[in-house]
Amino acid sequence: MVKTEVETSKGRRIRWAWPVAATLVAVLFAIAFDALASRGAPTLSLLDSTTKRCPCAPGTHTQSGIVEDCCCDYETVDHLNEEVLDPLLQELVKTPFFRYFKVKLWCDCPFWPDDGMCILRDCSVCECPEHEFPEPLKRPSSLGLSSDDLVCREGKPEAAVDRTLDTKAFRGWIEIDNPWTNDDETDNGEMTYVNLQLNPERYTGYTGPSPRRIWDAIYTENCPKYPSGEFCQQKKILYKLISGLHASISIHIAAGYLLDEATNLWGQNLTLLYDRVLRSPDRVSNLYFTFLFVLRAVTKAADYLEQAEYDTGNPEEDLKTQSLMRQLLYNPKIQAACPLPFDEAKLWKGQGGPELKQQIQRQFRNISALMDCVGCEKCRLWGKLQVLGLGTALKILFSGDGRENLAERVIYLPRIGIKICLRLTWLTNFHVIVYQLQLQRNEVIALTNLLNRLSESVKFIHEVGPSISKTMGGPLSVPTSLRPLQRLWTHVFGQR
Ligand SMILES: Cc1cc2nc3c(=O)[nH]c(=O)nc-3n(C[C@H](O)[C@H](O)[C@H](O)COP(=O)(O)OP(=O)(O)OC[C@H]3O[C@@H](n4cnc5c(N)ncnc54)[C@H](O)[C@@H]3O)c2cc1C
Repeated sequence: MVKTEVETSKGRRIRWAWPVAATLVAVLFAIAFDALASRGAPTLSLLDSTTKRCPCAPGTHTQSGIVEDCCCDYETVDHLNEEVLDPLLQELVKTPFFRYFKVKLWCDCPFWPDDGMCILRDCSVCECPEHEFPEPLKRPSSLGLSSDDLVCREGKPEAAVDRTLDTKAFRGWIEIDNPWTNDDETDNGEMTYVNLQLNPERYTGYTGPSPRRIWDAIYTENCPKYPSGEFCQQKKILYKLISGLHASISIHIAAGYLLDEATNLWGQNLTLLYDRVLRSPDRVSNLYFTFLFVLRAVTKAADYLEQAEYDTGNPEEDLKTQSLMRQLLYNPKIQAACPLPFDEAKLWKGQGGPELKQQIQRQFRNISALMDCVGCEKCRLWGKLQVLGLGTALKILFSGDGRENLAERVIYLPRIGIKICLRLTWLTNFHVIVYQLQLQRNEVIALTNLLNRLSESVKFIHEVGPSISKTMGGPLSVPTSLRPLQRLWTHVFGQR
């Protein structure tokens, strides 16, 4: 995030008079420009803080009505996913730009000795041969900005606003570390490129104490379940995001399960699906929450993602990628039926808000570091990708250092892609803080692939969930080892 701040206080009023006046003029100019740029363009007016905010009903865990803490109902999400999101995302993730992911696979667990428990061949990742990987992605990201643009310009008010207000939301791929994640994303030396299409997320045989220890460490130390009756949305957010991601991972294991190792028979394990996800309605609810949260992040970054360079050296494919992206970002059906999937503007308000956000950021970084302890390579690949995707969504939605929450006025200029926060305190302090979104190529790849994973999970639950729940007879425990039942389901529903 580029952050600039212009501040005046009583003692410095005269010295800052010109910069402040210039800043105000620039802000007014930006608003006018944004308004002009928006005319006739398909903007997401919901992004502007002046528009009507989400009613956000308390929501339910029963898969009907409004998804808890979100602004869309289950039926609408299922419908939009089936009609728009799933078809588009399925195509998008197959394009050369989105199918290669840069990842550090060989990492030491910072918390305990590596105790890899993976027993299957399917556990290991198939890395890309050098010749397969598109040339433009091998080059370091073009630095559209000088390094000076990336640091806080506090103390340099004269340069601030002019240099930040730019008609382009996207100014070249940058190498910048994501503050929400643990890996140093700019450390290319240890990274390898992986073709995600060759490494599907599915059952790998990674079970037992190793994954249990990781999930335990995540839930007990880094995002404990909130007490029932907790109303503070921001205190619940991290648990719900992780639980939703966990549910999605379990759904992919159930959807691509090795039913018979001897004959290499793959199919669906619907007993496992019921056991790990369906019988706990809050996990299903958390999956929908995470899906809407990530969808909101993608639509909020619409201008940036629309203008981004999807260059892999294959013009035909790259144009297709750009076109699919536009269809996703400005889809009229989504804008009409679910214009604000999640309302982040309501969070971190009031006393303690900024501190809570910092605490959650620390916890999320710990969760990200725990991915280095995943003892199965393929699980680690998808774990890292999805945690980076979530970290990117968090970065998009909760950009800044928290001080914007104290602002009296937050103006988001969707066509320009910047956020301006104005604060006037007792007429003695005047702050204008300008933020502009900056994303790494790898963050965009992770974000989009995560959205696709969640979309697949929602689709699968919607398709098979109701009939399984009915057959399994409500929230009762069904042993996972019920092989004959598994086979019966596989025969009835077929293989995926
Ligand atoms: C990052 C990561 C990625 C993984 N990827 C894969 C993969 O691609 N393929 C594969 O085969 N295995 C993968 N695994 C392992 C898999 O997630 C399970 O840990 C494993 O199958 C053992 O399952 P389990 O029955 O012990 O329950 P687990 O899924 O390990 O759950 C552990 C405990 O967490 C709680 N819990 C479960 N689900 C939720 C939820 N949604 N919300 C809140 N609490 C919950 C329950 O109390 C449960 O007992 C991964 C593990 C990790 C940590």
